Amino acid sequence: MIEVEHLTKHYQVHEREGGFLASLGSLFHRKYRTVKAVDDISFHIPEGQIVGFLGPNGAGKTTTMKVLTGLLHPTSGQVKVGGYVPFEHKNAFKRRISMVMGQKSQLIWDVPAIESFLVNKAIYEIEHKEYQATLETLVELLDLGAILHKPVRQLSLGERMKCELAAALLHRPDILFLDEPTIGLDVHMQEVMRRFIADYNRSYKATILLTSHYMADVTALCERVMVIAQGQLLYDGGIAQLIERYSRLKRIKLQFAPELPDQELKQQLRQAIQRVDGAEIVDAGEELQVELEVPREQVSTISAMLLSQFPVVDLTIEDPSVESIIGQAYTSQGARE
Ligand SMILES: Nc1ncnc2c1ncn2[C@@H]1O[C@H](COP(=O)(O)OP(=O)(O)OP(=O)(O)O)[C@@H](O)[C@H]1O
Repeated sequence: MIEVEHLTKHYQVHEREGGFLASLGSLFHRKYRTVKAVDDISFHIPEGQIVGFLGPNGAGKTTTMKVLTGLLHPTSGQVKVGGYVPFEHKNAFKRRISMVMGQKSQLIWDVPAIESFLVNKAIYEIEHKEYQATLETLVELLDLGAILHKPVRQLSLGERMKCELAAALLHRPDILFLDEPTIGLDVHMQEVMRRFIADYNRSYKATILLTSHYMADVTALCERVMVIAQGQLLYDGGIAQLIERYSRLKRIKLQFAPELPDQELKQQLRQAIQRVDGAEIVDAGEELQVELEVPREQVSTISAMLLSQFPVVDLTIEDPSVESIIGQAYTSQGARE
């Protein structure tokens, strides 16, 4: 459904120099610098798959999405989406896709969302009956009844995002590019959006490429993730395998019985942990509680030592947060699948 081969996108950026004379000179002799926003990436996404596209700020995610939707022309490489070359801007292609950017609005600010919906109805030449049916479904699923007729500028962020999503889906695209669709939303509204995206994917067999800095979106929706940093694809595969590959550490959370004073107990614990390579105390702020990070392969030895030498009343072992694991993936080199 989405096929990307050796995609590269460079931007030419005008270098400004400081000082009046230098600025004047640069009017005549412009200096340019090349930003390699996307640097030779390849991937295929089959029909109906939801893929999480992850990476730090400036990694190249939005640029890739803009090339895939035809907003930007690639510097080199081949891209096909639903069988179309995006930058040829065929009408049939535009009817198949939609892009939602959490940071940008496609709704007209001063009028109610329903007016923007009618504009989209005209742009996409949606037949009246089909428009009514889709609108009814979207109003029900996203609970839009009370907000459709209010000017967009009066809506809360969550209400506006629901309208943005509805506007983007009126023509029932089967390929979606969602760039931070839940950004800034409260936890409840993030959950509403997530459930809706999952339903839409199921109902229309929609293929979805999603960027989000909220790991809960990714773990709830995506069977596959691609990690990009500095324009290069570092990882492409399952989320469980990503955790397996990059999480070298485990977290042990301990709660102790008040058999020893807190400070004395933590002092003894520090001495015991110092003897284990790669293990460290990451949080000892709470009374009689400590969190450790230890190398995966030493978890059972260290747990056994703690249970035999300290008055442990509770011990839990967890993976570090997905956020910190992905952070490790960003900084690791040569991790290409
Ligand atoms: N129009 C542009 N002109 C010049 N450079 C650009 C332009 N758009 C993006 N860039 C640069 O290209 C790189 C990739 O940017 P891009 O917006 O694709 O990253 P991103 O992964 O979407 O980041 P974020 O998570 O912050 O949205 C960055 O270095 C950015 O500064």
